[in-house]
Amino acid sequence: MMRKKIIAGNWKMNKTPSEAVKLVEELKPLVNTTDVDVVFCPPFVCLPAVLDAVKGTNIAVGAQNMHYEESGAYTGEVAPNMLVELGVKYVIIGHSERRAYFAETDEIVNKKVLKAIEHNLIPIICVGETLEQREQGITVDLVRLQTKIALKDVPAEKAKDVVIAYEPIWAIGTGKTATSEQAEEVCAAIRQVVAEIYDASVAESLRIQYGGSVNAENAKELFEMANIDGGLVGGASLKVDFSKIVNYNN
Ligand SMILES: O=C[C@H](O)COP(=O)(O)O
Repeated sequence: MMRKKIIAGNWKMNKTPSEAVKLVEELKPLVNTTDVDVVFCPPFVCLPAVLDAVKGTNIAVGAQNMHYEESGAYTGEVAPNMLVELGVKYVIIGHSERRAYFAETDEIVNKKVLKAIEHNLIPIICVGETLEQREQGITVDLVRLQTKIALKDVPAEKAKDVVIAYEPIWAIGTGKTATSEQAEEVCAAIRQVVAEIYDASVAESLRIQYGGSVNAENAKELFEMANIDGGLVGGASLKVDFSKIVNYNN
């Protein structure tokens, strides 16, 4: 089965709304393709401007986070229906920076995943190990656990559309990419655990991205691996070079 690649730019806490529009206008003609799914994930305040700027293209927009409650006294948070009303299609959940700096646990990740799915938002669930954990030899055990908890109570027909991003923390923003073999090994292990939770058909449909210092030079080798269905790109998604990552195959 051929899964369509999905290449998402996680802009993190970068770009004001006007800067965001400028970047979209530069990238738009270069990444407006149907060969792969392209997603821009700007900061919350840039979402309306970015959604407006990508209108009429094949580019989708994602948020970088959301709360798991519908509404209420959660100062500073954003609810799922707020994203839906804007036209957001994807939401990154459980990024390692959220886990590290904002105390997101696997249980919180699971609540957010369930809530995103309830609102027909496609979650991009981030999993991955620290350098210490890799050196301890527990990478596969850890990502299996993170994946299992994140997908708890997600029905099979919904799990098919979920995206999982494997991001080794030691490779994020460090310029130190996992080798394609290292990335493939873990992505294959994630697909295996999805097959164990559900069945082979869910495992074959669900897309698994690699993230961590993806750039125009290493994208092709990574994305050609059997179990890597695209990338979640940080730093390199803020530059016009992102188009080279999207067009890695041309
Ligand atoms: O979500 C994206 C990742 O954290 C990767 O970031 P990076 O490409 O800057 O290493």
